[in-house]
Amino acid sequence: MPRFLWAGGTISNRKGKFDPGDEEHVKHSKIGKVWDLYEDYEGEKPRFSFSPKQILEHYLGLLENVPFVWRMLKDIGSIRACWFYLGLYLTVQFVLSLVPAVQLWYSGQLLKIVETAVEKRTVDKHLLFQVASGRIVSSIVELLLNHLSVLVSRPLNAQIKQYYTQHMFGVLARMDVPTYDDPMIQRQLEQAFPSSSRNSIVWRTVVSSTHVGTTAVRLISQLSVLFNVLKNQKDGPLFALLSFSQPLLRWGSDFNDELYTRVWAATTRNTDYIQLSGLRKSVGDPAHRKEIVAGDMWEYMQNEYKRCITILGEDAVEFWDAYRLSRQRHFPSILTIIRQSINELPQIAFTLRAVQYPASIPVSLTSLSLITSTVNSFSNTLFRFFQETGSINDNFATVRKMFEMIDLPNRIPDGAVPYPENQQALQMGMSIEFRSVSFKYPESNSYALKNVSFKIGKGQLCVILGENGSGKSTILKLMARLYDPEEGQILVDGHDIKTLKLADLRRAMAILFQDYTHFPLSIRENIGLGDPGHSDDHERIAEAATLGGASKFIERLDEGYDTYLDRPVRDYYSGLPEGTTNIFGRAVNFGRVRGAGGMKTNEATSLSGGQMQRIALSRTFMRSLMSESSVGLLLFDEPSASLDPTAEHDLFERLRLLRGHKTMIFSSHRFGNLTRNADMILYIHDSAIVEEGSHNQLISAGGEYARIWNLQAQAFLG
Ligand SMILES: Nc1ncnc2c1ncn2[C@@H]1O[C@H](COP(=O)(O)OP(=O)(O)OP(=O)(O)O)[C@@H](O)[C@H]1O
Repeated sequence: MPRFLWAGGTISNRKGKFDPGDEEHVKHSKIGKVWDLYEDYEGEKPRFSFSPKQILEHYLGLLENVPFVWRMLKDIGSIRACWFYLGLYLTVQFVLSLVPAVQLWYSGQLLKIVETAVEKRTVDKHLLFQVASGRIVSSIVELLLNHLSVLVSRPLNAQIKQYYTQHMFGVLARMDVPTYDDPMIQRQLEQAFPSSSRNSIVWRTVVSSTHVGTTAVRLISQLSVLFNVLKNQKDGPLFALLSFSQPLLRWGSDFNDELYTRVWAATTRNTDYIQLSGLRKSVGDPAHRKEIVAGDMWEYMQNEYKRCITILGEDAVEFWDAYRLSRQRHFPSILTIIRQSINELPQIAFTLRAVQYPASIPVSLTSLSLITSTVNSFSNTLFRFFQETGSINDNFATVRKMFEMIDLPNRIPDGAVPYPENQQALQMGMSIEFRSVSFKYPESNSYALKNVSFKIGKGQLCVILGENGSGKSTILKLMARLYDPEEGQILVDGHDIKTLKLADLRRAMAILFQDYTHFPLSIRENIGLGDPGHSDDHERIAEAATLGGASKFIERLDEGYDTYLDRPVRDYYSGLPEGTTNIFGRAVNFGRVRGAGGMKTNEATSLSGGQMQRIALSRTFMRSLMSESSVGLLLFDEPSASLDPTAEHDLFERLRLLRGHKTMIFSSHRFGNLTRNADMILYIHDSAIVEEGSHNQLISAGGEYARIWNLQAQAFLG
């Protein structure tokens, strides 16, 4: 079965599994040329009426999320001064929701004045004045309360946002590799913490739940006032009934239209659209720029882009745009036509009534206008109410997802045993043993390691040799417990690695990854992060940089250790393009403003691959080569890949001094100085260890190691 991408948006809370390949319960429709929409349904959905089951499900879904919302409210309560603002905000919203009913009550009084005027031919001026001023005062109060509501929401929103931003940062920062890499978790993260929302989801939930509450108060208060005003009117109830049927019908049809009440998934298999998106990404991502330029790829890319756009036409749009477009194309349904006709019924009833009783015209006219205006406001309120509950369901579900993320345990469980038992023992290094270890990466079906066993003694130097993809890095990753093997056992100083406290274990080792990264932070922090406990100790950082062979070029940089390798914040420029002239003929030159603001023309500092690697090495040394270092194991994944021969020689010389004090494990493809000096070489082929021993032992064994060694020696001599 193909794997489907969720197109974001809504996830229903319905229980049970949704399988887009299941044709019996899943309706497939095409949205434009590109998108395939799969909707979960049970039997054919009735066309012109709305299903009570669907609505019930909608509200039950809402209830399921209530405990999470309660937790959110408790969280808000724990933020300083938030209860006060929240209380004020809710009170203001509550009073505001009563205003329309008050205004309606005044309109009812006006109706009474008209009635009396028709009957007695006199107007009670005092009452008229009171009613008019009452209406004016209520409008002013409404205006002021709305303003107060904005004033209160600002600090409330800011505090809530700050609180949860910190929370979310913590959630992301502590996630381990298998958890973070899981595509399902990535998707949930995207939905729970959308990157581009001005207001936090929590604030949106507070606002929408308040709206739902106040809208209910508003509807009930308006209806009861209207009932009181019209109960003595002859045609009042009839007009009211006719008028109210309209918004109710509208609700029914609108409710049914939306995707948010269903479980659905959307995907595309359109190769042109997929290629188009790929081209767009390639051109947009600076990482590909060098290759695009050097390979002279632009013309091909442009032509392909044009070809895809031409074929796709108006369908070259993202899912939500395509969906909206397809809704607009729909012919109005019969329900819409009936609804439109019902809209006119009150007028018809009024006309018929007027023909029968001409004397009642003024009263009927006034009550008609009262009913119409109330119905309009009622209809809007009702419509908003159902829109709000739709979005509140989404918001509640997002709040739930957020808390599920916050509570998500890491896939690699922590151990309980402190390590090392005594710090002194670490000065001799750590022993590592693999016992019949087999491992597959989480999304993979094939073994990255198969039944691997070996033992490395304290203070030994071990080299793992093998071709690309043979499993060398995987061994190092398992030692750091980035992943856990599914079969076999790994022992550190005789303890099962899973029983040791993770933080202790990782503190006792330093790793240089092959695909080391650079953080978009200063060079100082890039090195200092190797030992976060000492990241503000400049002397230590400078010493690590010297050991990593990086200090010389860092000192030559304009900003030295404060240089940002990749600036995480961009500078902003006005819209006028540099080098052109403005309408008054003045040349547009950003040099002056840039100079005054200390901005650079180039936002990133380019270092060579080797220099980057020296910074990564310095980060490893930050922890491992210090005199009072608490590290017993050094893991190097291809440490000399981009180092020049002198740097490589220096590095190995420094490491040689550590022999007997630290256990060192290297992964490498190269046969040479390092392998000749190793206490043990593990030759790995196709996920399994095929040869094991020192250089001399492997040469005399005459196996694969000896064959390649001799080949290399011949090439060197020849
Ligand atoms: N994150 C991952 N998810 C799935 N498979 C992976 C992952 N990382 C590595 N693999 C696979 O596991 C196998 C072993 O990879 P590993 O990185 O350990 O090889 P290596 O010997 O270090 O290779 P190289 O010399 O190229 O660095 C390879 O087949 C690789 O495709």
